[in-house]
Amino acid sequence: MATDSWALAVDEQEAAAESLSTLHLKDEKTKPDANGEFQLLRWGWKKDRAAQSLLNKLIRSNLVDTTNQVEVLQRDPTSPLYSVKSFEELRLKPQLLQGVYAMGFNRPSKIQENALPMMLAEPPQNLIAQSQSGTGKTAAFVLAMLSRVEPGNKYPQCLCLSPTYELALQTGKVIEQMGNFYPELKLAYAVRGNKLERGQKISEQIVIGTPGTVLDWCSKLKFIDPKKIKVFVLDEADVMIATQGHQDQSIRIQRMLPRDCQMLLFSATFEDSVWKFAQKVVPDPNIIKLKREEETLDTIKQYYVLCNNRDEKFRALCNIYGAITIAQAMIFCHTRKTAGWLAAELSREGHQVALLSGEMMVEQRAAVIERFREGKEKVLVTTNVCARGIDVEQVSVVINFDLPVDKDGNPDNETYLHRIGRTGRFGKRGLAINMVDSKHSMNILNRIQEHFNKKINKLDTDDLDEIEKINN
Ligand SMILES: Nc1ncnc2c1ncn2[C@@H]1O[C@H](COP(=O)(O)OP(=O)(O)OP(=O)(O)O)[C@@H](O)[C@H]1O
Repeated sequence: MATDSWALAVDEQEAAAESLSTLHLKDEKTKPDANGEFQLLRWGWKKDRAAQSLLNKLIRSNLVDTTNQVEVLQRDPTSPLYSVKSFEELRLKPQLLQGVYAMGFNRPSKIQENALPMMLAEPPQNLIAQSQSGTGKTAAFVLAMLSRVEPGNKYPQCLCLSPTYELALQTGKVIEQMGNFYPELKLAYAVRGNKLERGQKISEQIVIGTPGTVLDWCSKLKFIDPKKIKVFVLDEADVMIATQGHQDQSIRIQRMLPRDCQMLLFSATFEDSVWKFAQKVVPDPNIIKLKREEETLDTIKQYYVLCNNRDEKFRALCNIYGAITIAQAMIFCHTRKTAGWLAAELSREGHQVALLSGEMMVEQRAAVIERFREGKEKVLVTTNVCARGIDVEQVSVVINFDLPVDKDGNPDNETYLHRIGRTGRFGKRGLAINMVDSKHSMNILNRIQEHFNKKINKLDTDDLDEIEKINN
């Protein structure tokens, strides 16, 4: 292996972490300094998928519940399929059970019901698991790592790869919380900038880090003896492969591990590229999939308003607000500039407005969304890019101040559906209003109608009676 090839391939995000000091669990002096964290959050921004994933983690306090069935594909179809309805059934070590309950978990989530017995089985089995964000994957693999680790052995036994420093830190927090009743247990962060003395061996039992640095620590710097790793976790595989170099680095690390090391891979989505990668790094896997609930437009009333320019769109919006009571609304604009302008105009009209904008750091975005979720603001103005992949389920009115288009200017049907669609479970009635201000945007609207085969009715916003009717 070329000695410096991985160093060249290390992504820019890790390089930005240069200022970080050594990080260890339960060791305050070696926690990242606020400045380092700040810089890294800004860096994380550059990676849309990683940022989205982090944002969802930061704003989510509960499990996403789903009514969809778990699909299980066993490596050995003849072996019995276990599922558990309680944590007691798993025969966890008492300290671990204590940790689980201290986190407020009463029973396993849907995916955990099947994944945990598989992950904790003897002999250890490999697993590839896919389910949407918030369904309990992280908690599941942390539980598996903590079950297998022997705190008395002072060397790394569990290795977890995360796509970015911030995501590693979030997972680290879960390990810390769940392992709270293991006083001897320590965690090391293998992230660029966490510099150790050459020739040093790590005594922490769990290592979590980004692929480039973990690879360095395992091979070039030899801080970790990969042959002693018992559990290898690859988290957020879909985000991972979106970053150049990470896929190769992960595969190289996996090749250094012993044959009987348990390999676990998790992903929120499962496109072809993720599946190909998963098969390369997880031999003989069991597979668990939990489908995301489909969104539909069936319970949504859709309208469009014809205007000539931005100011007319704003007036139409004010008329709508004047005629019907809107508890909370999300308004989407095409550019940051329009979003900023609209938020200011709405504030001037006396609305409590929150603005979610592209230049904000991840944590600022999370704070804005959380305030909106709590109802502190009634209107959330945002751009498409900014709110992609973020679920704010309670919103019943969505206004497309600009219609969603892709980078080539074609209708972005997927985004349209995600903005205004509802899953079966949140199947409350909703209202969507689209602002059309040119021939071009009328054409986009027509194509969206055709795509979904659902009529979007015209609304005359100068006719108050007509507007009132839409809310019945
Ligand atoms: N069995 C459980 N009971 C109650 N809450 C749980 C349980 N498992 C996980 N949670 C909580 O639900 C939330 C989502 O769980 P978790 O982060 O493990 O999901 P995830 O699928 O890994 O999502 P993401 O990919 O976004 O991290 C977290 O706040 C977690 O503490």
